[in-house]
Amino acid sequence: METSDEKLVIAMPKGRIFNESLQLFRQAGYPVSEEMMEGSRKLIVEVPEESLSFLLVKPMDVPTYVEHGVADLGVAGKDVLMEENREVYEILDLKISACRISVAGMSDWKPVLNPKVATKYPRIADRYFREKGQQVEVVRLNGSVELAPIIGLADRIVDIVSTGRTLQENGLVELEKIASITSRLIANRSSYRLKSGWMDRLCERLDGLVNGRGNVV
Ligand SMILES: Nc1ncnc2c1ncn2[C@@H]1O[C@H](COP(=O)(O)OP(=O)(O)OP(=O)(O)O)[C@@H](O)[C@H]1O
Ligand SMILES: O=P(O)(O)OC[C@H]1O[C@H](OP(=O)(O)OP(=O)(O)O)[C@H](O)[C@@H]1O
Repeated sequence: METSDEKLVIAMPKGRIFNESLQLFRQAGYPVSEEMMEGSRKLIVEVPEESLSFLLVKPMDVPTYVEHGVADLGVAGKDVLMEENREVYEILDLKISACRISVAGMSDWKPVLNPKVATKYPRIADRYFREKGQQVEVVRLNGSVELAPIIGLADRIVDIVSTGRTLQENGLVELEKIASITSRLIANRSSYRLKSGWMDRLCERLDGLVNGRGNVV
C-alpha cells in the first residue's frame, strides 16, 4: 500500500505528545495549529497549502500506520517503537516528551522467585528480564499500572516515569531504568526512497529546530 504521490501523510499521536508535536511542525513553518483541530472529531486534517495530510491516531498505533504505508511519516515515542518493533525507519529524534521507562516496586520490596511484572509494555518487559536472565511472569495492563503492586496483582511494574510523582504518591520506588525515551520521527521504508526530496526538506526543517540551529524556514 502506498500513499498518493501528491502529498505527504503524517500519522500523529493523539494524547500528550500531540500538542508538542504540532508545535514543532508549526515552528518548522507548516501552518498547523491546535485550533485547527480543537472541538473537532475529524481524524484526517488536510493542509493543502503544503500538500500535507495528518492522521490522528492512538500513540501505540502510529508505527502500524507507517509500516503499512498508509502514512509516510509518523511521530512515536521510543517506548512505542521498542514495544511494537515495526519495520520502519527512525529518522529523527524530535527530543520532545522526554521520560524514561523503568522497573519499579513497593518501597519495602523484597526479592522473590519468578516475580510477576505488571505493564502496558509486555514485550519490553519480557525482553529486558530475559536479557538479564531473570524469569518473570508478565501481566499486561492498559493503565493505572502502579496499582498492581499495591493490591498484590504484581511484585514489580515496568512503566513510564516522568516526574516520579505517580510512583511517589503510590508508595513505589524506581528500581532500574530500562531506557530513556523521547519522541521520534519515523518513516515508511518505501516512502523514504520514493519521496526522498520531500522528506529530506521536512527533516531538515525539523532537525534545524530540534538541534538548536534556529528556525530554518
Ligand atoms: N508522563 C508520561 N506518561 C506517559 N507517557 C509519557 C509521559 N511523558 C511522555 N510520554 C510519552 O507519551 C506517550 C504516551 O502518550 P499518551 O499518554 O497520550 O498515550 P497512551 O497512554 O498510549 O494513551 P491512552 O491513554 O489512550 O492509552 C508515551 O508513548 C511516551 O513516549
Ligand atoms: O512520573 P509521572 O510524571 O507521575 O508520570 C508517569 C505516569 O504517567 C503515565 O500515566 P498516564 O497518566 O498516561 O495514565 P495511565 O495510568 O492510564 O497510563 C505513566 O503510565 C505513569 O503512570
